Amino acid sequence: MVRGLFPGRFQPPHWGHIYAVKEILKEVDEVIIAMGSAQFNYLLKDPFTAGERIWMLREGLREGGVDLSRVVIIPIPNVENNLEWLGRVKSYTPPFDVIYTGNPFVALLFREAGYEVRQQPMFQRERYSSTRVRELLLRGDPSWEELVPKSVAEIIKKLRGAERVKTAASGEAEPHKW
Ligand SMILES: Nc1ncnc2c1ncn2[C@@H]1O[C@H](COP(=O)(O)OP(=O)(O)OP(=O)(O)O)[C@@H](O)[C@H]1O
Ligand SMILES: NC(=O)c1ccc[n+]([C@@H]2O[C@H](COP(=O)(O)O)[C@@H](O)[C@H]2O)c1
Repeated sequence: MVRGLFPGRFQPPHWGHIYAVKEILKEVDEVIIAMGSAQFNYLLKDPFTAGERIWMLREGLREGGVDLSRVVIIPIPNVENNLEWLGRVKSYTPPFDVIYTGNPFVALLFREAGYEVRQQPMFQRERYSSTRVRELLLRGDPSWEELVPKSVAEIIKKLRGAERVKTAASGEAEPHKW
């Protein structure tokens, strides 16, 4: 049994993520998705809760034809000390053999801890990024819907994602206000 770790915030999941998971599953038996920044929500960079992101990602993967029995999603809160975060990831996840990431900092942390690090292939990165989805939601541009699976778009609408991003941008939901 070969397991690959795939960390990310998935704020929100888009077609690039679904493509990446499908590519990773060509190389490993199971993919462990470490859902990072799990404690953040209702913020401009992190509008959705970890639970909402797990819901969206599962629906998006299912829609993309991924066998969910080969996917484990584990939410992991951030911590100030990066090496403690690494220990936290290891203790919250089943053992994994290789890590897939496009984030050079995450790659460095795991490489220095002795893990094999691979870069999953990118799917039209300029088009498919969560930052772009959030920017379009903020602008009220409906073309964000083309970047995510239909099932994810339905959930974002149900959660009033555009309103959430706009309110976060106004600063009303920032932690210092509370
Ligand atoms: N278009 C894409 N194709 C393949 N992999 C992608 C794509 N976009 C992001 N990824 C990868 O998915 C993982 C999780 O990324 P993340 O959740 O930060 O998405 P993102 O689109 O980069 O988000 P943000 O724009 O908010 O930083 C990272 O390893 C990243 O490299
Ligand atoms: N010290 C920490 O808590 C720490 C360090 C590195 C990455 N992370 C998290 O791991 C995830 C990495 O995802 P990205 O590759 O999408 O940036 C993010 O949620 C990031 O915040 C956390």
